Amino acid sequence: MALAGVRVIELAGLAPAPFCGMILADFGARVIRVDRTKVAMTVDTQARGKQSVALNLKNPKGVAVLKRLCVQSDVVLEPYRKGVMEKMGLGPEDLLKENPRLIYARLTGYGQSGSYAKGAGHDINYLAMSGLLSMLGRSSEKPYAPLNLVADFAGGGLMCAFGIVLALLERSRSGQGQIIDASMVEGAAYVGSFMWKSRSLGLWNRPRGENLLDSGAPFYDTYRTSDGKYMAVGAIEPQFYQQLIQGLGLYDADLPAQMSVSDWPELRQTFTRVFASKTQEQWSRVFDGTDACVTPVLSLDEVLSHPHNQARGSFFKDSQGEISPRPAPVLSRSPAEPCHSRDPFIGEHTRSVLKEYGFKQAQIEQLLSAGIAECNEAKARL
Ligand SMILES: C[C@H](CCC[C@H](C)C(=O)SCCNC(=O)CCNC(=O)[C@H](O)C(C)(C)COP(=O)(O)OP(=O)(O)OC[C@H]1O[C@@H](n2cnc3c(N)ncnc32)[C@H](O)[C@@H]1OP(=O)(O)O)[C@H]1CC[C@H]2[C@@H]3[C@H](O)C[C@@H]4C[C@H](O)CC[C@]4(C)[C@H]3C[C@H](O)[C@]12C
Repeated sequence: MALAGVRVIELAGLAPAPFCGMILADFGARVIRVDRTKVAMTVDTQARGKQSVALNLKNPKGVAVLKRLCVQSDVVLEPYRKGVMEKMGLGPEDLLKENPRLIYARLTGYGQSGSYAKGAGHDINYLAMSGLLSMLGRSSEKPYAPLNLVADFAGGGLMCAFGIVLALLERSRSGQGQIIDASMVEGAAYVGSFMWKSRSLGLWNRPRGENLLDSGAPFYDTYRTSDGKYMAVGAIEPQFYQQLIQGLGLYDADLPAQMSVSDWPELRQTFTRVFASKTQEQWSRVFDGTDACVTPVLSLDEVLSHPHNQARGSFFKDSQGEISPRPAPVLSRSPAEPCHSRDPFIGEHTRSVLKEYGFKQAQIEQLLSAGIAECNEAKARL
């Protein structure tokens, strides 16, 4: 796999850093998540392929263990508020001094500088600060965050993984590590570069929800079918729009022009009425194999059995029967091989990892009996 041999220490976080670690693990990195001790259950649902070491970082000896893990690794990924790592003596200066090849990835909401740097926040706040949230939502309605996809995952976890891969690539030339300041505000904004750079085309001149691609246009929207499901329509170009009209059994001559914005409400009413006359399956049969750009809106459970996804193996079931997307993109020679077994229990690998990182058996037992480290191998065997 592409990242085979790369060792990552991931400090347990909420959602973006776990996703970043999972991407790295899927593509072959060895990812060791450092969890808190005395925690019954992990909230990391993005733990595929990771190992877990439980350490009490409120104890200086726990911090020393973590330091030893970091200086023998390629990447450390930290998801804390600005200043937390420095307070523990694990700031980039300290760690890079001991391991100049270390890639020190800091995944935060607002970045390491600026007046918001130390503030708490979540996806919706970062999305708001990126400017993008102001553009999301239906006409005459308030801004609407599309789950926590844009800032946490696209602008956060994924961008941070991209930064880590870039830094690894650069290190192969320079031999040096570096610090990655991954701000979710900036990551989200960067993912949304198109919104700024396409303003010159007039794409966003109208209020929120009344433009071509923000559900303003009737040919770029979703429609309810007679069985209560939905179809997605993205027939922008005239030649594809023609196929949409044809599939719906409508006649161009009876309809206003596609790009007549003032007629969009009337056109939407027509499409709504027609789509409500057949089931999702019936509409899929009409549009499959055409270029009308019309697809069923599938649920998370339905994706696995759709023939197209099935043919590509786009989703898979792990050993627990849980459906997940296959890691993307697909590399021809060294594709990702996602782990199919269950996620680690907190501290499941404490003993084995510490041993591997050069701790003597007696040292490990001391750390465990003092509660500085915790091992849950037994739970894993049950
Ligand atoms: C699924 C839910 C997650 C939703 C994601 C949400 C929408 C997001 O947007 S995530 C993005 C959040 N932002 C960031 O990550 C930006 C960077 N980080 C931060 O800004 C901050 O970390 C923070 C604001 C996120 C949190 O601040 P906080 O003050 O708590 O922490 P920090 O200042 O960073 O300091 C960390 C301190 O911790 C100490 N530490 C760290 N490691 C250790 C260790 N190993 N040992 C000891 N101490 C350690 C460190 O030293 C710092 O200490 P100091 O403060 O003293 O310096 C899920 C969100 C909530 C979940 C639910 C909830 O947990 C309740 C249930 C729990 C149950 O188990 C499962 C069900 C739950 C309902 C659970 C369900 C889901 O998982 C959630 C809903």
